[in-house]
Amino acid sequence: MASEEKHIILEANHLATGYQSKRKSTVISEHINFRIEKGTLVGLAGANGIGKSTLLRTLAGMQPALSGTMKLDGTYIEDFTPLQLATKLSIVLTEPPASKNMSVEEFISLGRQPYTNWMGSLTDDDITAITNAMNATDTLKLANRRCYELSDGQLQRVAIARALAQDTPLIILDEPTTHLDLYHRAYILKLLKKLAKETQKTILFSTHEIDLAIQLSDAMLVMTPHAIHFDTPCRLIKSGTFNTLFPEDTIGFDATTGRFSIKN
Ligand SMILES: Nc1ncnc2c1ncn2[C@@H]1O[C@H](COP(=O)(O)OP(=O)(O)OP(=O)(O)O)[C@@H](O)[C@H]1O
Repeated sequence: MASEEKHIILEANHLATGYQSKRKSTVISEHINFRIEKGTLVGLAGANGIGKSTLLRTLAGMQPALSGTMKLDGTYIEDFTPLQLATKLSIVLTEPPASKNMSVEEFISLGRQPYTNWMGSLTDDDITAITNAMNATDTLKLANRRCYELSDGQLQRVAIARALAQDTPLIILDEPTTHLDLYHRAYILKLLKKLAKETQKTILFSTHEIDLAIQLSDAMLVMTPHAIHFDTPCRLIKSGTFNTLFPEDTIGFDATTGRFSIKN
């Protein structure tokens, strides 16, 4: 692997995402190209229905790409067994955990599944990973609570802890700030930024908090009706990309403040 390649955790080349049935295939997004570096926080933005979740599910190997290639840590994603993939990539979806009856600690421990034996017994390494994940997300004090007792903000921290316990170089989160108030949206995104920096994990998250993502992300993937752009927030602002996100008669982007505003 060339030395430049070693810094890349996730790469897409001429990727097309969408849905295939027996009779037809529907392309949602195409011409997707990017190279995401290790240890970075990457925000994925775009209007409702543009294809953010479809892209994240494709990158996570949960649905097949229609064409093109994806490499995770230098290996084509389809070449991983499911177990190998679970040691490289963890995903936090918007749905609440299936078993909300579990205690917080039990739920976070599920992150260790790729490493535990068939009996699911935890080793000292597993317990250390779980404790570290709970410390990093300030969820230790919730350890014995049932998941159904948690607020949306607490549940989101617990879901992030489960992904951290999985100890993968890439964590993907689909809209981690949904249902949260402004303080908790900023709190979660700042937490993701801190985790990317301190753990050298790459964190890719989709969001409608574009203002916050611009402030915190090292790079952004921006899906517009015409193209998908990947660059630093600064360069995306300069190139006018954020002005093409929404119909321009309704919402405008002010490059000097880095914020959107409603047009009269
Ligand atoms: N299982 C499916 N089969 C066929 N089409 C689907 C399926 N799931 C989603 N779509 C379509 O794919 C398109 C993109 O949806 P997707 O959920 O990826 O968008 P999104 O950008 O995440 O939207 P939002 O911001 O509203 O969550 C939409 O037109 C949607 O109707």
